[in-house]
Amino acid sequence: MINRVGHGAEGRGITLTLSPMPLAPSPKTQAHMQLIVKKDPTELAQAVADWLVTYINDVLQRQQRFTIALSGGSTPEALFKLLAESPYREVIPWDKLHIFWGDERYVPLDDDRSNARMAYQTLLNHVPVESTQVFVWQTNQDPDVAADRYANILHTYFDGYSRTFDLVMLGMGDDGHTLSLFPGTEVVHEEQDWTKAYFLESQNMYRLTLTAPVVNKAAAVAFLVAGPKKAAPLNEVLHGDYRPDMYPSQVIRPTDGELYWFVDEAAAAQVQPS
Ligand SMILES: O=C(O)[C@H](O)[C@@H](O)[C@H](O)[C@H](O)COP(=O)(O)O
Repeated sequence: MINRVGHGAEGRGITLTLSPMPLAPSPKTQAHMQLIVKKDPTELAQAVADWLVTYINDVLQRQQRFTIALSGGSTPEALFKLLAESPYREVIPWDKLHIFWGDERYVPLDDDRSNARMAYQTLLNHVPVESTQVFVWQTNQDPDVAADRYANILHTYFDGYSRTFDLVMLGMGDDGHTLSLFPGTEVVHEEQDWTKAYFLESQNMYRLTLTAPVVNKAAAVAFLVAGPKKAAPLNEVLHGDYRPDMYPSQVIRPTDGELYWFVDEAAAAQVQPS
């Protein structure tokens, strides 16, 4: 549960205390896994925004930069719009953020299906983030070249460190996929490369994606999942047998980072107590 203390009368900004709901992790789940359930998508976005402000500013007490990989899909839109508005806009040190994406559809940047386009429209066009610190997957060159170049950027950021991103934000499809790790695809089991490009038959398009190795080295991973269609796969991912070919989100198991599942009540409706 996140207690939102609210912001001071002089508009100091939001002060928060995060009192995570203790969830006794079953053998299959992470020792550091926390499930936070909020009533609906609006309260969910608010809770994640509050948590993000605290987490970002906490990390920046200890280091000069904050690296974040944004998720694609539609769920994050409400959150991105919230972060672009007051008071969040004012309390996030945008100049210290280095922004990546967890995956991308291989479409032009101005295509409605582009994850980067959605993030720019709802957030990045409205906040003072340094453009030199925003790394869009290049979808105007050979997909494999684009994936290799993205991996090179990641290695310049993270080689020599024990961890990669400070935060990876993820969504989950109603088939249990995350990033562009779809059921039955080889990329789900990638153990070496940090990025992959491949042709996704079911969507008749190339996908560019981070892989489990780079995500599982993150300091924190936060899933944001909402809606009744996610209820059955969410319970399978959290408490079902380990079957990543069917439920690729199960490969996201941070080595020693924190794993958060921010979900609304509709998505949590079938989650069995562990
Ligand atoms: O490019 C993508 O589609 C995303 O990276 C994908 O992994 C997304 O997070 C899930 O499909 C959930 O999407 P929704 O939020 O739209 O349900």
